Amino acid sequence: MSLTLTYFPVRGRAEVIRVMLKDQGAEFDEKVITMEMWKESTLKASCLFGQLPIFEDGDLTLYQTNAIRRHLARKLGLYGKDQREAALIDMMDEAIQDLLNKYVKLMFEKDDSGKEGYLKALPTDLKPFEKTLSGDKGSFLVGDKISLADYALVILLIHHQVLSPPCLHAFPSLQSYLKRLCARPNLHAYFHSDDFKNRPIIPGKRT
Ligand SMILES: N[C@@H](CCC(=O)N[C@@H](CS)C(=O)NCC(=O)O)C(=O)O
Repeated sequence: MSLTLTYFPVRGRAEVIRVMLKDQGAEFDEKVITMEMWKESTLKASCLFGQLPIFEDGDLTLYQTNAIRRHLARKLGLYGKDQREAALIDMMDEAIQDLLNKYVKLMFEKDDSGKEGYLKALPTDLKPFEKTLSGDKGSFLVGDKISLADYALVILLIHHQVLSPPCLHAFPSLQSYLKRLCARPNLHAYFHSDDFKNRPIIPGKRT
């Protein structure tokens, strides 16, 4: 089955899709669209909601990052072992999306004036994840297998460590979780690749 991801040459919203596919060892093609291409071509007009990413799975064309993520999770078995786990994965994922939305808003601010307030509030935002992963509850957010939500949290934590390297110091469970997941062979290889390292988080911004 041929898989194709079309997106800008940044991590952005599509990074979590790349991470899922890489970790699962799924072959996929990437079509990279520069801003110039986006502005000059008819691609925007052809996109259902006028935005990227586009994900093609054979003859299925999907827009909307979270719809793409859920499609891949169902297809690749990353949505828990039963309905109960799927519900818990959705719950964790919604909380991750809340933090992601705050983070994206900060990234698109014109100056750094919001960063201090953001970092002050961050421990409160991270605490529920630390609590979920603490004790002997296992290696993943839900159940005993990696899920949709874990990929979203891993990439969000990596981006937060770029924003503020010490931000996880008070969160031992999150730290060991991140270390463990980043050591998965396919993720380790991907996170050390030039492909990942050279891709800015958003246009013109690495921090
Ligand atoms: N809800 C959509 C939002 C997509 C979105 O905001 N895409 C941005 C890039 S991250 C885009 O295509 N920007 C160019 C434009 O709107 O012209 C999703 O999650 O896929």
